Amino acid sequence: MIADKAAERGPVLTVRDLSHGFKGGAAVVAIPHLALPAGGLTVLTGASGSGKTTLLYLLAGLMPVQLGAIDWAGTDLAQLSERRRDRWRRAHAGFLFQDFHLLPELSPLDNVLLPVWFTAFSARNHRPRAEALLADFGVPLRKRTADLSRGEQQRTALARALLTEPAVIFADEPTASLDAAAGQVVAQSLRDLARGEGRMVIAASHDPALVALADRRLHLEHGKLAQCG
Ligand SMILES: Nc1ncnc2c1ncn2[C@@H]1O[C@H](COP(=O)(O)OP(=O)(O)OP(=O)(O)O)[C@@H](O)[C@H]1O
Repeated sequence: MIADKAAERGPVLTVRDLSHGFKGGAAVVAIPHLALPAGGLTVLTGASGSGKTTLLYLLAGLMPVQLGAIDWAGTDLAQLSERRRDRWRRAHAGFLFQDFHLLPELSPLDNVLLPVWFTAFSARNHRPRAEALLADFGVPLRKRTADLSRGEQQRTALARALLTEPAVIFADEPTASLDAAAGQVVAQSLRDLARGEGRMVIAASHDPALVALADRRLHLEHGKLAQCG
């Protein structure tokens, strides 16, 4: 696994009086207090509809905070405009989704480089790291992404998430569309990132294999934290 120092600056998360509902309805997430140290694999568990994805998206700055504070090392996402939240995400966060969010006609290498095509640094500057990450995850660089196995596709997405060396990886059901063996590889990779590289990984998951590897488990019931451990 590629070691680097960026993750050592990982933010510390403090949530206060967080409440979130949809369309004026009752709160689907209500968390008076939560504090997480930098680093480690945290898995959000809970029944379907318990609020895992909503909480994950709020923590990641993908949704605006309606009430309360989500403080990442002194930056409260609730106080940021949408533009500044976007900037915070680009600087600190990487993402992994259940259905990969890759462009099937592109090569894995181009998928990994896609997020930086339009930034100040050209894709050329990121290319060596993109190639190293894909090699590290055992993904061929230049096949059509559509022709990769699902496990290889998720590992491509993981390489993309890591390209800009984010301190935090947010993963929404990252193993749910993989078979057990491929899921285990992705789960182990996430744990390695959190332990070996000191990144913080926060994943919403039903997968017992991923839950078993967690450093911390946060169990949600009807949007409330029922258990932390
Ligand atoms: N955009 C939305 N509009 C209205 N209600 C929503 C929206 N997104 C989520 N909800 C509701 O909020 C609640 C929590 O949903 P959420 O997706 O966070 O749960 P979850 O624990 O991730 O579920 P699953 O395991 O099925 O993905 C559910 O009752 C859901 O129907």
